[in-house]
Amino acid sequence: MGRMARTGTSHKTYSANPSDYKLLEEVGYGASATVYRAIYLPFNEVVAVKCLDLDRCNSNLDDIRREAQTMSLIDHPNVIKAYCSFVVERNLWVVMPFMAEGSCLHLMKIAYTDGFEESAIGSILKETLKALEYLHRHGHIHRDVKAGNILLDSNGVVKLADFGVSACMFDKGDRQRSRNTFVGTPCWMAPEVLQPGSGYDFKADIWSFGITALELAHGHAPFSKYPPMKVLLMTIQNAPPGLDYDRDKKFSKSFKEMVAMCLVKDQTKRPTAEKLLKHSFFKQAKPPELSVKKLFAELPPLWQRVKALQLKDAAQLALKKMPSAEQEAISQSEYKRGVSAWNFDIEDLKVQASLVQDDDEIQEMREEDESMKSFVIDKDSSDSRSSLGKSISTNDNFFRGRITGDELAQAECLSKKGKSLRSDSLESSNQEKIGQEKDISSAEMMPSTSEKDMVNAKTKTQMVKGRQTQSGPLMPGVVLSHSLSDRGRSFERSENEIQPITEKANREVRRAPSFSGPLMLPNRASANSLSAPIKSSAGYRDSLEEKSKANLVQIKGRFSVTSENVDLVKDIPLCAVARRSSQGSPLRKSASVGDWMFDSKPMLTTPKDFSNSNVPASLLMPHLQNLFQQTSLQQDLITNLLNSLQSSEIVDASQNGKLPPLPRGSENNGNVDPGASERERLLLLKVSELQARMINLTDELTAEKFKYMQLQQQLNAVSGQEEDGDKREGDA
Ligand SMILES: Nc1ncnc2c1ncn2[C@@H]1O[C@H](COP(=O)(O)OP(=O)(O)OP(=O)(O)O)[C@@H](O)[C@H]1O
Repeated sequence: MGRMARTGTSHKTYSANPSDYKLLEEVGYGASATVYRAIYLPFNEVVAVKCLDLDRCNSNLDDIRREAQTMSLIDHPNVIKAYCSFVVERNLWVVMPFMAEGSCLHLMKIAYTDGFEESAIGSILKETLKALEYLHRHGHIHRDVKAGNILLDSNGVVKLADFGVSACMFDKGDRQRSRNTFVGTPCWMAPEVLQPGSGYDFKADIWSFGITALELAHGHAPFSKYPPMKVLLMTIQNAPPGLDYDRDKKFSKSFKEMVAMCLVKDQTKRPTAEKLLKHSFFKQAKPPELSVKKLFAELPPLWQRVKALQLKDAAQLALKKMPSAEQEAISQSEYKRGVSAWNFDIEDLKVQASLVQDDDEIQEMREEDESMKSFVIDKDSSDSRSSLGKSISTNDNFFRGRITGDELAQAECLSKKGKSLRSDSLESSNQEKIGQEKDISSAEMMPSTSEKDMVNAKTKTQMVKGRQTQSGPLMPGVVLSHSLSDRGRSFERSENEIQPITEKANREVRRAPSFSGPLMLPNRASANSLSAPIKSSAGYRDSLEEKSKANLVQIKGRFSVTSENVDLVKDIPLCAVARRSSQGSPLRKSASVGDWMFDSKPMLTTPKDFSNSNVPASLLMPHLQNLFQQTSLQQDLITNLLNSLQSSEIVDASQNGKLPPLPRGSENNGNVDPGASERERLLLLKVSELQARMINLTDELTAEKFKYMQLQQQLNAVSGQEEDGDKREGDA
């Protein structure tokens, strides 16, 4: 790639040795390149070095080489030529004449935000058109005509830049519809370039030239503030932009006419560059030394302007809050860069374009889209986020369709906050609450079967997770989470089911296997079958099997018989075991205290059952002793648990006479104190009520937050409309 190059006029050659170039200030940047003022040391001459990042450049090295060669062969006073080009690490350096006043775009941004006066425009456009005429005559399409690529030097000389090198970003000729993804705003693009399937030729440059004329006249290209897809549709569907006969009174009729000739949708009706040069507007154009040079007479050097622009952009961004600032940055950046790539994935564009609607439709679409987004976020997000996603929909359907991207971002933020708050306060109950929220919302809003299915699917997942949590260590938090989870399930079961919360909680408490997790009391667990997980869910049994495979002998109900107590069991005749199994072990349900009450009865009848059998009492005794021991242990455990649940609120409640006194575990001699069960039920009820209150408060808080965000969005919409109104006036 690297080579010596001769300039067209002075026959000077420039080396391909990077150390011969001293890079000075940055004077510009584009989509894939940064341009520096530099000194070519052998000649002590100021040059521009464009450092093109090859990693950001979509073409292969051969294409780049070819384009660079073409660029070096160019020899026209209005086209920037490359002195030479060479690869430095992962960059292509292109050495060019330094254009001391930079691009027209920079100049407008720094000092002529409303555009140039007509005489300057005429001169600039005429020089540019000469460049185009030259390129077209030589069979080249520039494809990137815009103010940002029209460079000025201190004498007012105008040169069209970015031919060739920027073309490395897209394929040439027939391959112009390349694989690359579209980047940038299509403000300067001709309709035929944007329209899938239709070919384009050098007349596309004439359209861009017309857009550039408007850009120089107004300080910005038409539609430049719109999102790319909107611009695309407007270019294809709307009447071509132009100079308004009323609003643009300061411009001559010939200027308006010339622009109108360029901006004809039918490319065959556009004039060639050669013909356009003969237009009266150009015939009367002044030499650039007269009209252009004065534009920058009092301005600081280019690099200071560029620096000032960068600072200004940064300050603007800092002032504006995200994500609107982000959008602005993108918009500005796209505007600066303009059409940087005419190669884009046309299918992708087609899809995107088909999603864009007219202004009126856009609001509607956005509404639908955003309401779907809330669902999508829910769908795709993690559990905690989906909690919020559902909160959005849960907290009133009237929020649907009004939630913007901003709100969603905030919503996610809220979600995270909410999550941490909840996790702080609830710990393991978090997931169960999520499950419940989902169920509530799935009951409240089910726009479609598929959505419902998805929600149901999620609910199931959630329930599975909930179960896993329930089977964790037996802690008060688990109790909380469990009752919530079950409440959620009750919503899932019947969305119209309305029951007094106490009744429901009561029922759920009965159902609740809240004490069925592995009992985390090592001194006891290791000594008896309580060490085995008591829950019978398949998933849990899997883990049980994993853990206790080594010494597992038999599973009876919820109890596994391990090798630790196998000796006690092996002596029991098989018929007895089979019989107990067929009826269900008396210990099967004993893990749940509520159920344990009921199961204690059949257990008490056990001696009678056994007495009717032919099993010798001596064989049964060890087994019965073991069972008795287990039962006693369970009772002790339950007593301990109840004690641990004796939080201040419960104490209060107890003092108010609502709760029966705690049973004294070992004093019961193995008999279950009915008061304990009653007390547990009341405790759980109390916990459920507290949880319900907390959920309501959380929902209210979320609703308030979203109301606030909605108001913010309306405020933004109003200010956006005002801005659009101004913009339309400007464009008109
Ligand atoms: N020879 C030069 N002399 C002075 N400034 C230059 C020169 N070439 C480019 N610039 C400045 O650098 C900016 C970026 O250059 P250029 O457009 O070639 O980069 P790019 O990455 O190809 O950008 P894009 O593809 O977005 O147009 C120009 O807008 C211009 O302001």
